[in-house]
Amino acid sequence: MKKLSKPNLYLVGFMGTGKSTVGRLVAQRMGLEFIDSDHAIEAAAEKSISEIFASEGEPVFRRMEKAFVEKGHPREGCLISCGGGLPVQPGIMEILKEQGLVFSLMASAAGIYERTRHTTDRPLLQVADPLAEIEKLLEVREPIYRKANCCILTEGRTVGEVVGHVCRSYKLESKLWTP
Ligand SMILES: Nc1ncnc2c1ncn2[C@@H]1O[C@H](COP(=O)(O)OP(=O)(O)O)[C@@H](O)[C@H]1O
Ligand SMILES: O=C(O)C1=C[C@@H](OP(=O)(O)O)[C@@H](O)[C@H](O)C1
Ligand SMILES: [Mg+2]
Repeated sequence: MKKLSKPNLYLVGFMGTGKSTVGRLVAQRMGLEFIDSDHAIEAAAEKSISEIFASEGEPVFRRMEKAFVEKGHPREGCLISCGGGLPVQPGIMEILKEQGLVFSLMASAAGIYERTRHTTDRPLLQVADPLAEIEKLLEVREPIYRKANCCILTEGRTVGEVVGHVCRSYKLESKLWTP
């Protein structure tokens, strides 16, 4: 089988673990094209994520994410920062792992709450008790995030440290990875 020199790298993990921030910097450093699934969906729909949730509902957004995975991005040379719920739909994690390397960024519920509490652009966290919502969702999602090729703890580490860790792991894992 043909070996890809730069397999896609999918960053997954809960909201606020740093996928978008870290992903952009890793892509620059590794010479990968940076794609954020949320930004790609917003551009295609010409609406923000919040508007899509409000006007069309979450199931429509999930279908947009599935379409993005199946035919909305190139098959090599990209770093894709995935929305937190993207790999949670049945079968999607398996597709991502067939298409490239999948790394999970991890953080505790309390850490996630601290990083997201001042923002309003994540509709799932616009609830009376966001910390309880984070804990509830994390319990369901964490086993899925753990199926990644590599899980990286982000808490107590600066963005720069996480970027360095992701780059080192990508260099190592991409040597071993075959499609
Ligand atoms: N390792 C880190 N330490 C402290 N803050 C971080 C870290 N990684 C990300 N952040 C901050 O957390 C917030 C959410 O990051 P973001 O990249 O949007 O996460 P995601 O895309 O996973 O939802 C941003 O304000 C970002 O600067
Ligand atoms: O976890 C989720 O279900 C979501 C995560 C968000 O992306 P980030 O993980 O980049 O915040 C965005 O896709 C949407 O608000 C839903
Ligand atoms: Mg993001």
